[in-house]
Amino acid sequence: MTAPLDPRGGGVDLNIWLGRDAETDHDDPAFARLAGALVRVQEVVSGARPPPGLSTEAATTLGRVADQLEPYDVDEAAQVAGRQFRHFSRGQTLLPAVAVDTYDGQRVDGRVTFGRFYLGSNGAVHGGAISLLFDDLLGQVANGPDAPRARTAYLHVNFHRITPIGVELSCHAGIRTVEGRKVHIDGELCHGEEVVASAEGLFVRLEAHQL
Ligand SMILES: CCCCCCCCCCCC(=O)SCCNC(=O)CCNC(=O)[C@H](O)C(C)(C)COP(=O)(O)OP(=O)(O)OC[C@H]1O[C@@H](n2cnc3c(N)ncnc32)[C@H](O)[C@@H]1OP(=O)(O)O
Repeated sequence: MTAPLDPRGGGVDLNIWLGRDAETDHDDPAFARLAGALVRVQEVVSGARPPPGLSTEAATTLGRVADQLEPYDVDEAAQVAGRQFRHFSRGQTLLPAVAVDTYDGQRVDGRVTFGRFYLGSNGAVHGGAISLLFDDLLGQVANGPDAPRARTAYLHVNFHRITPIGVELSCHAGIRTVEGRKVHIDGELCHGEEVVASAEGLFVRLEAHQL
């Protein structure tokens, strides 16, 4: 395991716990910086109400950036987004960053803060963003070290309470059972002592022809 990379201090990204940061084929620190800048733009735009002139100017600037990047389109094998394993959320700008505190191969405990980008309404995190968090967190536990690759067959999410944005929450996932190719994993998202959402997922291990 390498040094903690959590910008808030403490904890590391689960990919680092899983040793994926040793996969350097697609390492691209400059791209990871670009992804981080985009995450910041997403966050700031979501919470901003700029004057129309500034919105127009910013839209033109962003359009220019997209025009610059578009010629560098590559296929999935060469793509670097989602493969920056030394960086939080691996350069996948949709994912909320999870700082992992403990992981033992069966269970993970970490922390996540959903910013304005993830607001549904009324101060609550969008339910789809919570499902995304669970799919990725439980999915990473299913795809642990030395385990065969697995895909989500189903993900059942319960929303028990409003999940607040801008607050550090704890998140947890653990393997309940493994039956042949089927891995059942449970997850919880907590605000303090209160469970605000929970999930139960079935991950099916892939056969050779499905990889
Ligand atoms: C880059 C590094 C980062 C890696 C880190 C990655 C972390 C992110 C992880 C995100 C994961 C995703 O979002 S994956 C993307 C979303 N998921 C998908 O696209 C999956 C689409 N579905 C499929 O591909 C398929 O349905 C599979 C692979 C899930 C299963 O198909 P299959 O392989 O043909 O298996 P099949 O025989 O049907 O089922 C095997 C057993 O599972 C049961 N089973 C299958 N589906 C279900 C179901 N929905 N509900 C109940 N049970 C089910 C069957 O009854 C059977 O039980 P029995 O008869 O044996 O008892």
